[in-house]
Amino acid sequence: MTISLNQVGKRYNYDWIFRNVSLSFSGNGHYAILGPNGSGKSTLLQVISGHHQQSEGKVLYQIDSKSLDQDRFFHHFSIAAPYLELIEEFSLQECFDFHTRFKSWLPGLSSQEIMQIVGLQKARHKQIRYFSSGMKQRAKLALAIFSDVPIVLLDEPCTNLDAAGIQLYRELIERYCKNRMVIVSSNDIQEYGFCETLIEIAQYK
Ligand SMILES: Nc1ncnc2c1ncn2[C@@H]1O[C@H](COP(=O)(O)OP(=O)(O)OP(=O)(O)O)[C@@H](O)[C@H]1O
Repeated sequence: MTISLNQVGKRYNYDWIFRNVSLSFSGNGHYAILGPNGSGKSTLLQVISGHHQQSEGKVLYQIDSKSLDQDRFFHHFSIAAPYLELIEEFSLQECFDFHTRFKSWLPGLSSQEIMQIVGLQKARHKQIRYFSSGMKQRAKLALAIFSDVPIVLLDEPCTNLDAAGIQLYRELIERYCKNRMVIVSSNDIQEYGFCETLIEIAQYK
């Protein structure tokens, strides 16, 4: 699968956040979008995912050289981001059950095994609203990383994680994301150290 950005720009009111972004993301590449706070990393990730519409330029999605409509792209990616909230009224089990109505888990894995891997098995019947911020982040990462999709988008993936959580994140990336495209928006090396392509958003001002 390939995502191509052609002269893409995004403006809020009169402020251009970035302009003239021409980039291609393909195959099993691991990409990091880097820059300081407020530089536009999350905005670019949201333009790539289709959550936000670009103000100029084109975003094209292709599978085997065939174009894919933007409104079909959501079948092909999963995302974990601070602005995408979990449904607080659900228990973790209900959250996973709901998620799997839209996306299946990676082959050979069950909800119970995934809860175990991310250390949330004891919280299975607890409502998400009573989760700590680190527990919520583990749940978000589980939903993104264990979904059976070719593209994983991660915005500040280690937010609220303790040292053990960060280690878990690294292990999950190493074990489950090697053969998939990953795009990480981050300013923390612990989050993007595995990426071979680094994109500085500041060069698109
Ligand atoms: N809906 C919006 N309306 C107006 N301005 C916005 C909106 N969303 C984001 N911005 C502005 O766009 C700029 C880029 O924000 P963005 O969240 O993409 O930055 P970031 O690099 O991800 O920052 P951080 O590292 O703090 O997460 C900021 O100046 C922000 O205020």
